[in-house]
Amino acid sequence: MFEDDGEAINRNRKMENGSPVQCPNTVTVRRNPPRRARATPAAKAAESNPPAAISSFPLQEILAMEVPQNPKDNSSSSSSSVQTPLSENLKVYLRVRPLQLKNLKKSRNADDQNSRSGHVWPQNPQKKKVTKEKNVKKKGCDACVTINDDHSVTVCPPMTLQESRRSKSEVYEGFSHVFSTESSQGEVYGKMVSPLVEDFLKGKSGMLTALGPSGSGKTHTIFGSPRDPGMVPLALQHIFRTESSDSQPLRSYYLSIFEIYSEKGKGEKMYDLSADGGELTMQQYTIKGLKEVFISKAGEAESLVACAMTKRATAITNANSTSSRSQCIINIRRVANQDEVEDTLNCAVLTIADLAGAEREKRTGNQGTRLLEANFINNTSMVFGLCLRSLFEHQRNPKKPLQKHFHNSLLTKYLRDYLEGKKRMTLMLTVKAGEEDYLDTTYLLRQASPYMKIKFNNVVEPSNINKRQLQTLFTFEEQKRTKYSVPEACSTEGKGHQEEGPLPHEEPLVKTDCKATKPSHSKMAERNHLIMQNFAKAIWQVLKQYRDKLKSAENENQNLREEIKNEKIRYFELEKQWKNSRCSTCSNSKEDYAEAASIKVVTSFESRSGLDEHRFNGVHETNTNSFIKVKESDGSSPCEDINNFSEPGEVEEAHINRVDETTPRNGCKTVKKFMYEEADDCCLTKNSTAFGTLQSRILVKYDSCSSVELDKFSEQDEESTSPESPSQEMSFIHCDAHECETQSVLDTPLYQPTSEKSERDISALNEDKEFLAKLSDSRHLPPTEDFASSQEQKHNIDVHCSELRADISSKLEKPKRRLLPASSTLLRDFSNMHVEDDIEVSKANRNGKKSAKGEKIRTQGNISLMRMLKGNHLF
Ligand SMILES: Nc1ncnc2c1ncn2[C@@H]1O[C@H](COP(=O)(O)OP(=O)(O)OP(=O)(O)O)[C@@H](O)[C@H]1O
Repeated sequence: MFEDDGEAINRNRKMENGSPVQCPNTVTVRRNPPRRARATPAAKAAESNPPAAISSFPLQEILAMEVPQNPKDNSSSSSSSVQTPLSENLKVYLRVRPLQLKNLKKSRNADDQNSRSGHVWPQNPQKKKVTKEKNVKKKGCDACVTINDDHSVTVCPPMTLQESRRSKSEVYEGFSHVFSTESSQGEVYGKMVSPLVEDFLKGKSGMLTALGPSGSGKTHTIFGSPRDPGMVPLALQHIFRTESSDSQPLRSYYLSIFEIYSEKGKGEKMYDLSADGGELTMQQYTIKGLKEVFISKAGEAESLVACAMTKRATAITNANSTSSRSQCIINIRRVANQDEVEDTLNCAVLTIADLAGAEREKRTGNQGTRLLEANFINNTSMVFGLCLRSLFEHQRNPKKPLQKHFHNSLLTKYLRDYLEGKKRMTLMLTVKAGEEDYLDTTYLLRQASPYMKIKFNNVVEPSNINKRQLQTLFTFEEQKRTKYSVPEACSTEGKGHQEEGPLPHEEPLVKTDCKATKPSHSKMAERNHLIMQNFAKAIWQVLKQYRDKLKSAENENQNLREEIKNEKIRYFELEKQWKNSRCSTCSNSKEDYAEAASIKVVTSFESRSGLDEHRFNGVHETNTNSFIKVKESDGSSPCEDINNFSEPGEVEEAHINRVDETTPRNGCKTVKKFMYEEADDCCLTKNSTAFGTLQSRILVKYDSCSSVELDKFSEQDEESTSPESPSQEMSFIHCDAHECETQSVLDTPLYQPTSEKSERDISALNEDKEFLAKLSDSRHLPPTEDFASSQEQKHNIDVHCSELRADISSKLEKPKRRLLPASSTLLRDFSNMHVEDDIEVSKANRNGKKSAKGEKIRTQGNISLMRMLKGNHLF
């Protein structure tokens, strides 16, 4: 009994799952073994060259980007100031501290001795000469630093090091200016700080940093003393002197001062050194809670600084009786008033940093707390130097990334913009000229000499507002209100300040100053507009980068596609070669095909009784991915079975390649069944029309997997078949759906017999011939209703059978290596049935010629058969 469609589907599913079900009456036909899918070229490329990950959207960079200066401001500033170069080198000044008094006394004593000895007479002239040379050497070694000119110095090692030849004199040049020991504070200010202040007054930010070993005069230079004021007091005087010269004070100045200190090495802390200042915190490079004090007079500011210096951490060391233990930073911020329209965006900051000097343990004799402080000081100095060194190397070789050393200390975090070259900075190196300071001096000069080559390109001007400045600007108006209400101090940054009072726009401004009340939503809007404009530019740049990346990715994708295409072409060529090679070798050995996992063509004619059962499985070449099974149960007349094709075209649809062997079973009627392939994955069963004792079944089956099993005969079939009749089960057929190559059932031999099995194939073919002979004789059987209805087809098929027999005999004599599909053979045979002739005959009938009745019937059958073939797309 035939299995129903559900069973067939289940079977197909099982086969797809890799568990083919064996059917007793079928032979499993295995196609090519499943091959592991090769990695596509794209996958290979992806493995070999993983695409560069697209970096995330640099939001932080955009937020931190610098807003270009307003052209208005540029024009205004340029009109009022000297044009500054686009790029300028880091200015490095050197100040040599005078020798200490005891050293001076020593040298003076030596001179006195020499002079006194000069009065001794008589003297040995040779001895006098030697003494002179020694004195010269000694004199030279008292001051290890010799100033060559305004821009260079020579560092001479002390005698002990000279004699041991461990070091030589070194010349350091390229300084912006070298201040000798006699240089006064005013001179230093005039050459070093005054330009900075001038720029500051024009709205340009800048920073002055003092570097040098402990006791070298940094604090002295920066702050000075009441008698000898340093750079800060002089700068304040300069600023307010300039402001006072103007008819209308247009700007406001704020001063903030804080220190970074590590108490007992526990960690860096920031303290506000203003009057009521406390500990500060840093968030995202911004100091929170730092108070700015509005300053309107130089004296007021100087007193604030003096007060702050009293709060600064200092200690007595062997190197300095007033050694600074913290990094002190002073900010003087200049803010344009609202009436100064052109300078609206100007918000310059002058920063002066007095760093604690590096200390040598041997020199300072530090112990305990002092030693811990020294470690912090030295570490900060080292990080500061590393930042500048990294900036220098990055500028010299852009391929070298700019190392982010500034993360390693609070000081460098705060001065990040300066240490990354975004803001201008001026370095002041202070050294001591004593021979005992030779190591400290040479270390500093060696370290700082390359810094002179650091360039500041596109220096950020104060009008350029970045994220940090925006925070300050946001609180600017509030500071102004505070200024009028609390003139002494105001908080400038961050949350602390915002918590103290409402936002500027939340309440009316203080009434005391009309200018302060003007501010200015329009100006803020203008500022915001500029910021947004630059933000858009930054986004545009980022999008351009992404577009470039996308383009490159598309190109890569295109290349991979081409590779895939080439691979496919190569694959098809190889497949074609493989097919050809298989065709050529199929005649050699049947086992070869089995090993090649090709499709087996199995035909078995089985007797129902099993007494005369003979089963033969044949394997022949195939290039297809599917196969057709044909079950054939033949009754008394095989030819009737052929006529049982109830639907025209079924025979042609079954691309019968070969029936290897037929063996009728004893006592069973033969029922012919054809299982053939359709072009889809479904499993179809077509029952042909039964007539008489014969019954035909056509099972249309497509196997997408590697095996197909023969179907069982249904019980109904068994009942319909005669027990005496042999049952033939003929399986199976294979077709090539792609190449439309069909192989005739009787296209033989497929290969030269080289073994007993092959000979058995030949014998099977002979039996096929006999079977066809029976088919041809079947027309003599008494017709049934079905048979009568297909009378015309039977007649045609009879003719076809006879022609097939002749074809078989001819092909047996001339074995063909090329396999022809069954459908093509059938078509050829049908075309040989003179369809055109029939048409001509019908035409002739129109001309009055009579034709036989049988001829007329045959003509109609041929035409209908041709239509059937066309309808099944075999043409
Ligand atoms: N150019 C100078 N002329 C006269 N005295 C000076 C000069 N430079 C420094 N001194 C004196 O030297 C001493 C040490 O100077 P200063 O405290 O400025 O050193 P420093 O570099 O700040 O040391 P530290 O790093 O330990 O703080 C002070 O008493 C100061 O008066």
